Amino acid sequence: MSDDDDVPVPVAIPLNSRPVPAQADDAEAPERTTVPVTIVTGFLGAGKTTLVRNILTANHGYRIAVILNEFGEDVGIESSFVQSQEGLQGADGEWVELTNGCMCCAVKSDFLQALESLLERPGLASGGRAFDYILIETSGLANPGPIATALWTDSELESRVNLDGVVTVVDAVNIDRQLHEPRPRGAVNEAQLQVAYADIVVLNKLDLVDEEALIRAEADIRAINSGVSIVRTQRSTVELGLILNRNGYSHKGELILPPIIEADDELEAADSHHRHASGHGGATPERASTAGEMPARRRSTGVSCCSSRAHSFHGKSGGGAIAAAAAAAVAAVNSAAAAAASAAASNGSRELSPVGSMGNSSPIAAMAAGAADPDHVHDNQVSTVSLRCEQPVDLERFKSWVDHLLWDRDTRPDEIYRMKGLLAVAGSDKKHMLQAVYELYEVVSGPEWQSGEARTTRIVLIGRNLRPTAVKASWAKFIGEQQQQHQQDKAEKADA
Ligand SMILES: Nc1nc2c(ncn2[C@@H]2O[C@H](COP(=O)(O)OP(=O)(O)OP(=O)(O)O)[C@@H](O)[C@H]2O)c(=O)[nH]1
Repeated sequence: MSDDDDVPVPVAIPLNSRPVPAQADDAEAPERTTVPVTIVTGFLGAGKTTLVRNILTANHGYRIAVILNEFGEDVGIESSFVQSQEGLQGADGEWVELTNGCMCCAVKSDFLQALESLLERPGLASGGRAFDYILIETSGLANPGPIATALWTDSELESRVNLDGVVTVVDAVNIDRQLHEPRPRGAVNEAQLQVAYADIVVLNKLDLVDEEALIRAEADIRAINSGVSIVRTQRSTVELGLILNRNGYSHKGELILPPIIEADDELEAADSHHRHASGHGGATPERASTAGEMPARRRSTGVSCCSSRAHSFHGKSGGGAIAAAAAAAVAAVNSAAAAAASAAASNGSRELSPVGSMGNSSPIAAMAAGAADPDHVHDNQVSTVSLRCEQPVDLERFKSWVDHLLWDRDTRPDEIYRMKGLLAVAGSDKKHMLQAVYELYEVVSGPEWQSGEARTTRIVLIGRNLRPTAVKASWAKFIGEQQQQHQQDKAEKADA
């Protein structure tokens, strides 16, 4: 790396080898033919580097590559800091420079190539590779979404790496201010994005706040990402089993299920804490909320980094039922939506037009209509909506609902960052899991339902400008149409 280089550059630092102990949950973990990648994100000063340092110095035995993404002159300081930790001396620090300092901007090109080149190196880690594990520490101002998407979906990389999870370190002292800081209109609050994408939140700096502040911080976090696991820490000291090898995005990612199952219950509790705590300043919800419908957040905006819809739509190999031919579908749907929107505009109409082929009867039309009916959600607020259904869902219809939810957005103000779900699918004894990052999603089958277990479908959506009433109306319409179809089928069967 050139010292004169004033372009901020993310760097990769290979580190020395350590003994590899067995992982406690090896029996449950999927067979590792790929190198897991954990994204460590969090706002400026939250404790990300402290966490990475803890991981590197722990006796886990992995050979870990750390990819840092810092801005400006900090890059040299940060990387030498990590490199010079006790026990890490002598690392054959070869630096991988990326031409663009912001990882979320460079993510589609240089970053993936750099990762590839790291993984091509031979070494002493499992599979003859140089590394067993990769940590990506984002900058404090990064949106982890594009990085997560790229890692999850890049089909070339898929044979070599797998996105294990997104760990967001939160500064318990400053989170209130960071989440609610007003930003220019149109910009996104990156602290909210970082919480939105988290699979686990490390709520750090316990020593500097009291219990009441922690409860308030947890309520704020859950207001954005209701199903997320939260672990309280001091100096980012956390049991590594909680943050590494989560398999959060693998086809066997059962670890995502408990948070989804618990989410509904926690929503109500979090909300009541939140309301209770709202007298303390920044965390005031703008309207009352009900269970499964988190309070609206204040308008917040900020550095909107690569949050456009420009994504590559690669399918996942190995049995994942990722929505096929998504690019074409999106293009088709978008052009239909654009045509509808432009027709509405040229008519001088403020009505939202139905999009896609489902016309007025589509759940998404209900959602678009709902969007016109103000839900009192201010622009750029990130929040969670959770949905459930006690009857099994028809898989194809469900996918169609998700297609429209994620892709028919041109006439809607919402942006869905993340969806997770546990599905009870009609005609199947297996649990199915939904994972979505931006417009990409997959539904995969998992273990069988236990006897006596309630086969309830639960979906969690995390996004910006979500209109809970509209989303719920869309869901209710989907369920209603499904039931109608079911009854029709039954009647036809009886006739036959
Ligand atoms: N009191 C206290 N200080 C902490 C704790 N965790 C981290 N710190 C300190 O907070 C400061 C920031 O920690 P870092 O780990 O560098 O935070 P970061 O998220 O990497 O920061 P950026 O790289 O600026 O985004 C450092 O001085 C840490 O020593 C904690 O639990 N309690």
